[in-house]
Amino acid sequence: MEKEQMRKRPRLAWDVPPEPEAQRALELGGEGLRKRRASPPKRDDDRDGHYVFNLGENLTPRYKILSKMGEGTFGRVLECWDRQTREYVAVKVVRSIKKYRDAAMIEVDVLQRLTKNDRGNSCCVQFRDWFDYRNHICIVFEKLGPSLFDFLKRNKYYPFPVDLVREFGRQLLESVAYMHDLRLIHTDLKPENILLVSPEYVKLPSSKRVSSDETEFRCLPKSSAIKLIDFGSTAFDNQNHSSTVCTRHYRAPEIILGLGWTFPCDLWSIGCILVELCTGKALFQTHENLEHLAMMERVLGPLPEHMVRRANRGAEKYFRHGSRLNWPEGAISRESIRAVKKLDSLKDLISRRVEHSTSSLIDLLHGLLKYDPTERLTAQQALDHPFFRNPTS
Ligand SMILES: Nc1ncnc2c1ncn2[C@@H]1O[C@H](COP(=O)(O)OP(=O)(O)OP(=O)(O)O)[C@@H](O)[C@H]1O
Repeated sequence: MEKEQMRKRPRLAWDVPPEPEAQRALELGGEGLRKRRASPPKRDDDRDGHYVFNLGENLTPRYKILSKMGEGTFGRVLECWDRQTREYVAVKVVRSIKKYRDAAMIEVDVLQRLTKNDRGNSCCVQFRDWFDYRNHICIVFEKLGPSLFDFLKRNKYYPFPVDLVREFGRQLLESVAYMHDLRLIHTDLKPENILLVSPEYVKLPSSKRVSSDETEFRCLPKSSAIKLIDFGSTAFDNQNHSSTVCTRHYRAPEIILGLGWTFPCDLWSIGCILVELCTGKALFQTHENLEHLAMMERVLGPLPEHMVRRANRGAEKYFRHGSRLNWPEGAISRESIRAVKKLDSLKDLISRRVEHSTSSLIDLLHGLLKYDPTERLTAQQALDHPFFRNPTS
């Protein structure tokens, strides 16, 4: 219903001549204004359907393109100057391909639902506007800083201190609790989709020394404020769900086993993300289902029999004699066996990396990484966990 209403919104005609008032200004000698507000010449999209632009050009008379901030499957995100509100914004310019345009309209629906219910504290990126320009859906957001993944990468994958992970975890859970209350499932939670609000950071000498006269530095964000982005894969609880969702490393076992999925799949992803922020490395660094399940068993113990028994036809082949994982027999290479063997139990993984609050963090992670989605912590239960409630525990 909401989606219908969205689509009925009239298409805005950005390439038409200026309005009468602006036209009059032009006639009175506003050549500079005309040039400043003019649309660039029409060009073909590139072969992937991306909008072709030059920096400094206009995207509608309102937005001036300043830089490219990111790129994803759906399109490119451009930093723009909003002449109307006089602020910097991030505009996602979606590829002009039907499936991406359709997905973008679902993202707009989700963003409208999130905005309508937001009391200003949801930790989801603020949505400003959307429009259709030269066959590209454009979605305007507040401008944010780098993603947690970008930050980790630039910091040579140096882990975040546990107190910062706690602040990130709390905000992430709050935004997901808010989405779940609205019956929305994000389905693509990962460090790339969590952005720091501010790009500012401080540089501190790290405990590691490169050589006696050379000190290594690590960076820490000045502020712990984060926001969640990318609602392009968000699912409505009451709609049909596609069988596979989530980026591989953050995908829950019920998805791999073909058991169907709902809200708890987001909590599994959060468990994986928190481990990654504490260790600097993706917990399940894999591209293949059997290896992924073997890694899970190495870190978290055996999969429960009742889940394995219900595995769908596609996943049955990963098991022998009913419930035992076909591992290492089914491994595709020695490297794969080695990669699994290298992993530690969750307890050891965290104890080796985290300086304090270790036991409450491990307990929280065990709750988020419960195999059985019906036993997994909900976002609200996780927020009530001692790791957040009682930071000194
Ligand atoms: N509000 C914002 N402020 C600053 N940068 C942003 C903002 N939104 C997105 N970005 C940047 O653009 C990148 C792509 O954005 P987004 O994830 O929304 O696109 P996508 O095409 O849906 O990606 P995916 O392929 O993950 O689905 C992000 O990783 C981030 O670097």
